[in-house]
Amino acid sequence: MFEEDPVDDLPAATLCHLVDGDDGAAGDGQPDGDDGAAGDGQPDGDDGAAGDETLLIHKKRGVGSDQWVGPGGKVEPGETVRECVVREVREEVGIDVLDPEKVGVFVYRSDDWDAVVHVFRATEYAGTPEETEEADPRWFPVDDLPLDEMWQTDREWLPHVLDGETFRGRFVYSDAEPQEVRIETGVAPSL
Ligand SMILES: Nc1nc2c([nH]c(=O)n2[C@H]2C[C@H](O)[C@@H](COP(=O)(O)OP(=O)(O)OP(=O)(O)O)O2)c(=O)[nH]1
Repeated sequence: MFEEDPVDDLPAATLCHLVDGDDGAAGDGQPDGDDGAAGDGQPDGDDGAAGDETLLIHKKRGVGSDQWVGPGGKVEPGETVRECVVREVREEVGIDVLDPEKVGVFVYRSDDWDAVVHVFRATEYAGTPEETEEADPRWFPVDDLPLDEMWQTDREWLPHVLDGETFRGRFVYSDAEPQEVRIETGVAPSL
């Protein structure tokens, strides 16, 4: 999958996909149920009515700005990818993810930015997501994602990640359009 890429020389970055079920397992000990209003930082679960929800951010700046994405960012020198994803989620939405598990990895190449992106899934967190200078967080039902306002290739792999599957991918963009899209699911993410 990555034979053509000098992966050791590419910058590393992370993404976190937090899934909150309606079993009351996730969260910070606060009740999840609320008035159902979107965008209040609380998932709607645990009243039995809603299914799983996932936390996305409307990114205000940087790579992928103005789209809905998982929180994340570039790995800093001396940092592991796991440390990076925990730090980035804290910086971008003010919560601590407690159980990030690496479920995917992809090589991303474009006209102005190349990276190896490590994708994590988490179900446990502490705190309440809040808007920051970088991001506006919102919970979405996993079966009602804002696909039209997401990276085209995220639309292909994110449903697998939300389903608990693993994946590897390679995506080449030019002029913001995918030129090459390769995805393997059910494989160890490695790298
Ligand atoms: N959702 C999604 N995110 C991607 C793709 N490709 C890609 O590099 N990214 C993400 C991975 C990182 O989270 C992010 C890296 O850029 P960033 O600008 O957010 O980095 P940062 O938070 O460290 O920001 P900064 O301090 O450098 O401004 O871009 C992609 O195909 N889909």
